[in-house]
Amino acid sequence: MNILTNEDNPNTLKLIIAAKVVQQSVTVKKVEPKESFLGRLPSIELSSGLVLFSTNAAMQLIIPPSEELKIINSKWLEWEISQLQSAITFYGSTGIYKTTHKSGLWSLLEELNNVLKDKKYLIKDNNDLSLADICIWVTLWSTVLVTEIGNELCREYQHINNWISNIESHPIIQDSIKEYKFERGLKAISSIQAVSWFPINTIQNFRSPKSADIQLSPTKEKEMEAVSQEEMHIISSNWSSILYPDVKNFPYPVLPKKDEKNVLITSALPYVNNVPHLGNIIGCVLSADIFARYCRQRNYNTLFISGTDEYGTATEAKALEEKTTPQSICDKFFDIHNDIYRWFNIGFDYFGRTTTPEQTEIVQKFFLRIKSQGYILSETVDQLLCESCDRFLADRFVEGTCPRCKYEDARGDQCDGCSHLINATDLISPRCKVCSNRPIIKKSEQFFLDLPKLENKLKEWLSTVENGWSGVARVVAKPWLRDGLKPRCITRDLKWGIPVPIKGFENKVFYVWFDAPFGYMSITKRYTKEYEQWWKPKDIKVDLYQFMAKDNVPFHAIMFPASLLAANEDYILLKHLMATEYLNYEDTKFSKSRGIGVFGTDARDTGIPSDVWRFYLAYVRPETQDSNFNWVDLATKNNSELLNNFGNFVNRALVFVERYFESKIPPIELQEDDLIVLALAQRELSSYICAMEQAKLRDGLKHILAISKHGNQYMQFQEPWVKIKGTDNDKKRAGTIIGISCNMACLLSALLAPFMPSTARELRSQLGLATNSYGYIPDLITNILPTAHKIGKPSPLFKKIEDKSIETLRKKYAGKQETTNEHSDVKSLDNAIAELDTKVKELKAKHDKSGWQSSQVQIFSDLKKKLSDLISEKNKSSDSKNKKPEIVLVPEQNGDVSMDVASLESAIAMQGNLVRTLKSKEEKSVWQPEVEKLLKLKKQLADLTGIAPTSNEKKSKKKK
Ligand SMILES: Nc1ncnc2c1ncn2[C@@H]1O[C@H](COP(=O)(O)OC(=O)[C@@H](N)CCS)[C@@H](O)[C@H]1O
Repeated sequence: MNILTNEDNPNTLKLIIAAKVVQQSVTVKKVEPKESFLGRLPSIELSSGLVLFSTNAAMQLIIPPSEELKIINSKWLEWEISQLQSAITFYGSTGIYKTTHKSGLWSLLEELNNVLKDKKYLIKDNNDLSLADICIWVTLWSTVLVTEIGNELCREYQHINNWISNIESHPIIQDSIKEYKFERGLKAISSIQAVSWFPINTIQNFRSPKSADIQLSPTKEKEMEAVSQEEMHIISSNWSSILYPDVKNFPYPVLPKKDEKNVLITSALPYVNNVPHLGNIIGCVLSADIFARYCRQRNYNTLFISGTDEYGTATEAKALEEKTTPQSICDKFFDIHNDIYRWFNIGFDYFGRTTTPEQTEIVQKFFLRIKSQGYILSETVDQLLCESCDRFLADRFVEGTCPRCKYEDARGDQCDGCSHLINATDLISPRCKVCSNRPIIKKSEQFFLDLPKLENKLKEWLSTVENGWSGVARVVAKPWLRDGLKPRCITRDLKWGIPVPIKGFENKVFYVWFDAPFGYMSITKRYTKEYEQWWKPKDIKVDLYQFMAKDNVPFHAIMFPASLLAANEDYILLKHLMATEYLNYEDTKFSKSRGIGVFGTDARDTGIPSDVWRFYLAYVRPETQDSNFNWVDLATKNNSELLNNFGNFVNRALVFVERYFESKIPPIELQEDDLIVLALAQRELSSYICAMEQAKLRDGLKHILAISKHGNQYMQFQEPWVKIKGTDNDKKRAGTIIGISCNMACLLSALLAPFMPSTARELRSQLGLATNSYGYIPDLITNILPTAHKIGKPSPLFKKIEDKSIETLRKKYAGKQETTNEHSDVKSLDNAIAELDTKVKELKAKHDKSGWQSSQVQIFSDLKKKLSDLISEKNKSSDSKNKKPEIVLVPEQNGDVSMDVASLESAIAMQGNLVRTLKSKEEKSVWQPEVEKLLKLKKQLADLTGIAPTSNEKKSKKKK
């Protein structure tokens, strides 16, 4: 492991200790902060090549805590980084702490002291150093313990004192201290400050009597530069002179207007073959909604539309699975999607669907126009036709033997045995996945979009817009043009879709990815007959923003713009392609059939408010790389950022007004301290707007939290609760502090509204504001709440999420639920396997190898019987509607227990069934491991019999 660090940084000591715990060697290189990535240090390069900038995240990777201790460790690490380090750096830069008023630091230490009572280590069940022990110990030992308050701390907090000495004597700690020498105390504190990313104590830095001792690095010094006279001047001159505008009313239908900012926002249209999961939600509708809400609060003319994507083989396959018609699948899932998005508070102007007459009309019209402009080619292609089903087979509906590796269950487009791409017509012994009959090859003429002919136009257009795209969108789109475009087939011999309006092509439909993007227009047309004002504006500027995840980029960056360019009718092309990477679920992929992940309806059932889901999904929005949904993190962010940071600040301010000022905003007389906190908030506000204008939603949210953090520190430092009991002047001062804080809370309510609309509405009601508006998002901070404005009734905005409930939810959605029929068979099979294990162990204890090996045949045939009983029972009991892929566990092979030929053959047959079933319903990541198991079993059989896999497979089939 390689660590890069600045001088005297205690966080580096944590990493060195962690490396010693897992016996890994480290090299430490000292660098200047300016040489680091974004000024953050230490960074650590793990042996896997991964580089991390968060020390505590790295610690958890180096020493992964056991499953049971994960939550408690995580909680302490969050406490250490966001509260303890913050309070220590505050102390470091101000030199101020107060035992009498329980300063932030002192109350944190008291909390720690209570927990450490009668404990050798922080986490009771850990009999050795835990991650939490290491991190908290390093921070205290390296910083405040050797400052002037160190002795007082040890005297007052005996349990902390004992614990510090105990940990210090640990051999690993001793070794590490010897290896990494640095100056403890104020130097260490300023070293953390110089390279940390969160806003710490900028208010006091330049004012602290001790700050002269603290040498900040040049980079950080600039970043955390003291508020300038000019910044303060701007605040004071704007404070009472700028009017705070109202948010406009947008009457129906919202239409673009000349000389105004007009923003057309689309979210990708989700398929109707499933309930959307959290990834789908943040990937398209939620991101678009946050952005649309932001735009409306900036008084932009905003139209936000979306809907369901209802054509295509995904719908047909689902209909076959549910033994119903594609249209009834669309109707059923349209309602499900609609309900889910309503619960998530997605504020579409219109949520439509693609199976409408408007869609058919628009798609056919565009096709004819593109054809008339000479951009449509036709070509004859070989296709598989299933005569018994009377349908041409889309790739999803055909399987056969791979012409290359002879793997029997190759798909129509790719072989999972050798991974090579194949043409469905090249499959040996192809079979229809619906009826298993052999399809025939039939020639069929199809239409192609002539992309090569459009390449130059596309390149020219792209160069004018791509700067406004998200990084992911640019990265995905670029190679398409770089590698040269090929004609793209846009019609299919299917029944479910929009008919091709050309004689001789009546039985063909448009490929779903040709028709879907026109859905944006047709859905707008359902919203207003004037839809062309948005899509084909005359003398009006409309900016089109499109939200989706990376897999949708080629269709929006290349295929759809190419169609519009070909039509050459002045329809607008997208300006901002806001694509994300993928959200994963607890380090794995979402899978409906395995019960892994949280799907729209599950989120509602958890009892966690939709606003908290919105907040967390925005917090982990995969803007630059795939990100992860994590239950513990959700609880931690709720408890630390929403409850302790944001909620605490606004509640303290409001309760204070209620208690001491008869619920009326007191007069405000701005002093330097107030100008400073407002100037710091102004910086965050400007950064918020800059981020939100580019739809960098995650960053936008962090700037909101930074404002409330500044607010909390301001209150903590100003102590209005002390001043209110002092002289008349002190009381006035308390009034100003609270007036400023309430104004900041009011600003925060507007900034938070795009992310958490219900919470923002509640906060605005507590602030005594009308709740028919979320508040204008201003460029500049002004006095929004005037003196004597009456507030409403304050109450806490957020609830703590307890560890216990989060653990229950984590288990519930981890894929092994036992609550549904779908999983009861897994449980029974698990029991059967466990039974087998016990039998084998018993036999091994009683007999020598020859003895227990001879018994295994009986054991396996018992197990086989149990498995097939379970399967047939399940097949009998499950009605067609609820039919889910059968889950069959084939016994894992190991050195001790090997199977005989009959058992292997039977296992192969079962595994083959499993693979086939999974492949018809699941994504590759789900069935690929099962394919590998199948291949392994086949190889074992071949090794045992000396017969090559293919001929043996035939033999085993004949036997059946
Ligand atoms: N794991 C994911 N994380 C983020 N976004 C994701 C993830 N998986 C998919 N998506 C995005 O969700 C929407 C909807 O996807 P769906 O497969 O239902 O629909 C389509 O892709 C098309 N019907 C879109 C036609 S315009 C999508 O943006 C995915 O990229």
